[in-house]
Amino acid sequence: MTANSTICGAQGWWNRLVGEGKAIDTNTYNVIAFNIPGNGYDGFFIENREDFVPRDIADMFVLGLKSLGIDHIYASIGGSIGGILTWEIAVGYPEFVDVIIPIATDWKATDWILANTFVQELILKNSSEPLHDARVHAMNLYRTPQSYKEKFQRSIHEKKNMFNVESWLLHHGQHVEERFTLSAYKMVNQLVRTNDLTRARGTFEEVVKGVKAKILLVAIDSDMFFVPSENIDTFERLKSLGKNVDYREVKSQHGHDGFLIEFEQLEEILKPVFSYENKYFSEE
Ligand SMILES: N[C@@H](CCO)C(=O)O
Repeated sequence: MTANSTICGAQGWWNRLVGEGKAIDTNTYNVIAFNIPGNGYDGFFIENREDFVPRDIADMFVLGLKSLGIDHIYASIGGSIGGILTWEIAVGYPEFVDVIIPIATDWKATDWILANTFVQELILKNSSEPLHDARVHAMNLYRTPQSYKEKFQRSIHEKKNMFNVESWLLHHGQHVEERFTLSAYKMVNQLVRTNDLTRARGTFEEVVKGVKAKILLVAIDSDMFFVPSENIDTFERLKSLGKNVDYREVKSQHGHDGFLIEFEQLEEILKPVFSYENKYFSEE
């Protein structure tokens, strides 16, 4: 949600996965990542955010690639909101991509996602510290009761006279204010809330019929935001349509944020897909 296109380097989100000799080896592949327009990292903001849905962002990404002279990509990979965009690219541009790897994500906003992005909207609208407080609530969706228990053990921050879990949440609230803006946060909440691959297209089965890309679904077993059961359902529906699809589950106690933490398992899942000689999916 609040990530950006910085994949590698000092502030990189996926240093363990992308780079020379890594699972996505930059000696073999050119890796391109765009900021989501409106996320503010490049100083660009979108104020009429209600006019945008994830499909618009996917269109912009493809347009961006085409303007760089790229007419085809091997893989589209992304976690969370990034994964939403991989779905839109596969459906909107069937000839453009060979493999999509949506991680810890979904092709639609479930009622659970709608309920929580609604709470986010309320906080953003009503709080006197909207960005801070929305982030504090969102962190509870990105982690799990088990991860909190292991990390904090009901311990107390003596100086602040509060539970350490509370202090940690406040830290995340403050931290997001240093690197993200309210406008950008509202934009990404809008995109997650309006995620619907089937919008103005038909049923899921009709919509994915034309997908040519191979699909590797990756879920985090403890993800309480984009729950694995939805991805298992998607896997079964795609399988029954005869689609080239696979499903992998990362084991983690960290929940949704597992896609930014469980790099060893992600490496194992991704290595065969990006191994040059030994493609993960058998050629049809
Ligand atoms: N915690 C991460 C993941 C949300 O999908 C973020 O804020 O970007």
